[in-house]
Amino acid sequence: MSEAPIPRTFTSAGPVRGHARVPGDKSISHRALILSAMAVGESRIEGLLESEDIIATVAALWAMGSEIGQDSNGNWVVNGVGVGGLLQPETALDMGNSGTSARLLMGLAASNAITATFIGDASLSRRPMGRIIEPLSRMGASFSVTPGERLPLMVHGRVPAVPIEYRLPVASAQVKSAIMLAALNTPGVTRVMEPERTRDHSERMLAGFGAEVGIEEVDGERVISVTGEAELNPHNMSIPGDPSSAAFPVVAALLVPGSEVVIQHVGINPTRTGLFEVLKQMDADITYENERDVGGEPVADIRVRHSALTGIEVSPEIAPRMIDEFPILFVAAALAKGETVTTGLQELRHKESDRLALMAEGLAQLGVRLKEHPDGLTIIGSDGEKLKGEYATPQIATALDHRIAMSFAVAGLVSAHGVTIDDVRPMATSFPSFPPMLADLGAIAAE
Ligand SMILES: O=C(O)C1=C[C@@H](OP(=O)(O)O)[C@@H](O)[C@H](O)C1
Ligand SMILES: C=C(OP(=O)(O)O)C(=O)O
Repeated sequence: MSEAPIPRTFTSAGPVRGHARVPGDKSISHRALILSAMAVGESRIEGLLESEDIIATVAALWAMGSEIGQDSNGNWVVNGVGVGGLLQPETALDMGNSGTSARLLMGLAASNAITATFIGDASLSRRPMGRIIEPLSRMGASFSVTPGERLPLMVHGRVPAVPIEYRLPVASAQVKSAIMLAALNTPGVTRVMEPERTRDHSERMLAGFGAEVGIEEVDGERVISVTGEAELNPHNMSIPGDPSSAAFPVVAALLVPGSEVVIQHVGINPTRTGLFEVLKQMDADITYENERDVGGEPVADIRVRHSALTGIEVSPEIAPRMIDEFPILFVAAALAKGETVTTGLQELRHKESDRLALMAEGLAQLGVRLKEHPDGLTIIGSDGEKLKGEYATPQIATALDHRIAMSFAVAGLVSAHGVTIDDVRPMATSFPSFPPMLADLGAIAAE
């Protein structure tokens, strides 16, 4: 990231129209790199997300012995070290802003004969790591930690690690995946019980690499078992577009009158499509076209037309399937007719920022009537009226959070005088091409 914040004002230039692609899925990109690093031999990845979070994973895997580069077509090529083959990194692993890199790579390191130091930016250094330290300690890894169980921290891997049975106390795909990755080099069978279903990309991809992964439904919860010591076969992959990134042009098209867009080649894994389901309940015109399978993940082109939305009560059960999409849902709710109520969202306070607090603060600046609760927001929509706060062009604090920045960029398209984001740099975390894509669709003027 460049040194100084880069503010920018987002104002509507017209309806959102045309066809677009969003970059590769962030969750799948991390996993494709990590599992390729655990295979001996060459894996090729097409459509990898090229963003700051993914580069943090690339750099850490490189520091632990994998060779990673790009071929002449821009595909990424990984020569892995094999399960258990991580090399001792010589310097601290800088995870930047990326919780997924930090937590998944701690899992990987936990069952290797290395000691790895993890550092991150100011946002990541505030996020809780106890949820990872606890199960990985049970597997035999040990940790040197700063008070409060935050980064920086040091993982001392254990070989052989001990298989565990672990029921997730928070619905977290990162915790689940960290344990599954530690299990790869752990003799015996490790089991993770998941009371609430979270994204299942690790399960799907591990099976594709030839690992022994079992998935059972027992008393209403999923039980995932991984048999170590696994041997992974190198593998070529194609990564679908990220539904969490598609969420922004989708909501932009719903809110700006006269819009119609098709976002092509988007992952529609049911563990990720909660936002689209909730928007449909709010009367959004969203359809999936050309549904197909890409490397074990369902994919579609998503057609969206401008729609008059209606507020609803969002079921808390759906939260894990749209956990990163609440900021942009709140923007949609701000334009809906009537009240939208969300609950069960305590986890949003532990993301790149406290997403409940920042969205409440920013939307209130735009004149949106809302209440902030410990576990959610209640928003009274404007029924399609443009947003208008006390100040002509409000300045929104984005606090190193890409999803806050992109949500308020979309809010700018439906605000009477536009919205100024204090810093657009965080968009590079997951979606570096977001402003040019909005310009290509006619939503904003080109810079
Ligand atoms: O496993 C993953 O790739 C992710 C899981 C989620 O985090 P939690 O596991 O903390 O819910 C999500 O918020 C994050 O963007 C990506
Ligand atoms: C929470 C997110 O990512 P991470 O946890 O990887 O930082 C996100 O992308 O919204």
